[in-house]
Amino acid sequence: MTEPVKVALLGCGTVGSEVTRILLDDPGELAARVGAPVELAGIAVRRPDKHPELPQHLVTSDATALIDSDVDIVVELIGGIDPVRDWLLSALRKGRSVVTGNKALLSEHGSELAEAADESGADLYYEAAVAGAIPLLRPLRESLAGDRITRVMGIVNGTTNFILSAMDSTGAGYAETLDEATRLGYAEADPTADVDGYDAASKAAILASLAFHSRVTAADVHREGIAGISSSDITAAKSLGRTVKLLSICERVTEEDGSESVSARVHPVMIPKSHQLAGVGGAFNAVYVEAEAAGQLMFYGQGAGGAPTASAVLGDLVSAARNKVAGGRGPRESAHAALPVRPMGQTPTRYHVSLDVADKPGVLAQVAQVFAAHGVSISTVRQRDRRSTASLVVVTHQAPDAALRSTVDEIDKLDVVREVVSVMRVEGEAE
Ligand SMILES: NC(=O)C1=CN([C@@H]2O[C@H](COP(=O)(O)OP(=O)(O)OC[C@H]3O[C@@H](n4cnc5c(N)ncnc54)[C@H](O)[C@@H]3O)[C@@H](O)[C@H]2O)C=CC1
Ligand SMILES: N[C@@H](CC=O)C(=O)O
Ligand code: NA
Repeated sequence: MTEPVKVALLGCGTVGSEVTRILLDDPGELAARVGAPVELAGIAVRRPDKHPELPQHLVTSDATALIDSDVDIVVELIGGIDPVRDWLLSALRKGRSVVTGNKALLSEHGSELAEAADESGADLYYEAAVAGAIPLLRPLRESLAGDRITRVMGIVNGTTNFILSAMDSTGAGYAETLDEATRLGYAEADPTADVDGYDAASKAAILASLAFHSRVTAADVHREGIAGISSSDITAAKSLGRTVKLLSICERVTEEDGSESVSARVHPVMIPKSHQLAGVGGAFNAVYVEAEAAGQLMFYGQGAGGAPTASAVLGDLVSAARNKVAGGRGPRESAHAALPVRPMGQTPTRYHVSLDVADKPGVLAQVAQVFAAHGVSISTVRQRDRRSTASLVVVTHQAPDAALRSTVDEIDKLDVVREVVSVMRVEGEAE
């Protein structure tokens, strides 16, 4: 009989409880897939008394003792940096493989963890960390390893997509929809990580690192969340045949001197209703990958929630267990390209600017003059008269983000501008 592969589970909340259920549900089937029994050796939880549903002989509050015991794989589903970082480094250094969904940790300390895994020959897998159930990281790391990826763009945060979809379709309020996302197990322990874009920025850092064989950290990613999105932004988008999505955009860019760099950013974007990402609703995620030989690929599925995320964790666990049985490790990730990160100010973007202006002659010319002075070319202008004011909606062509920002700042100071109603970046052409 083949020796069992022993697994330590750290954390038994939304995702951990689903992983436990699947692991204990059909051990015979898992053993057949792995080629050896997969034995859950222990479950570390913060408060054992809060988990009467778990097999009590497996439950412990001592995570370090469990990691140090005779286990082969550590599955971490606690989240955050401390104390998890030290625990996982220690596990990897002892040759235990690690499976985790902890994007906050990976986007800050990914290189340290990968080095520890390389040194001991352990696996470090984290498919659950980006886009939940969707197989995305393994395709980037393995299937596309021979291609040259140029762009990875999409919706990678389920909570904010859930909120924006509800605001667009039912006009539901921001706070009530966030409560619902938390109840459904989509939101992070601290949901400001979702709404302020930190979670999506961590995921963008992981995607850019794998896609461009470099080390991009969350701090390298330009980040704006959805907390500032108002119903007037949503209405402005609708009047242009657009909708608002929080997008993560990672690109390989060629600088003027021919050198390459990476642009990685997360911010709300107005996209046409006809855009494929516009139809991605609820907590679903969708990511486009563009590669030179493959062309465009699209990945779509459930990006959050206990069971979908547990699917990704189990996939990694089976892979790591198979490698243990075979006596080796899976493909490592490469960061040899070490591309620098281009600052957001230099990144070309397009803006939608909606203004309330005085309804008198020469106003349009004054506004247009500010755009021209900053070298920003206008794509379309719409004007609608009200009683004593007019509404002016300007959509620009591409310009460096810093030029667009300073244009808006200066327009805001014009006497004839009563209010800057909405400013947002746009992607794609509306019909
Ligand atoms: N919920 C989701 O949809 C997804 C979550 N993730 C990631 O998976 C991880 C877990 O997420 P959730 O299950 O949603 O979080 P959760 O908050 O529901 O569960 C975390 C569990 O860890 C326990 N815990 C905290 N400190 C501990 C300690 N020192 N020792 C033992 N247990 C401890 C908590 O009591 C809690 O039960 C996080 O890294 C999260 O970012 C990734 C993808 C999707
Ligand atoms: N809070 C995250 C969970 C999955 O990563 C999200 O909403 O996407
Ligand atoms: Na995934």
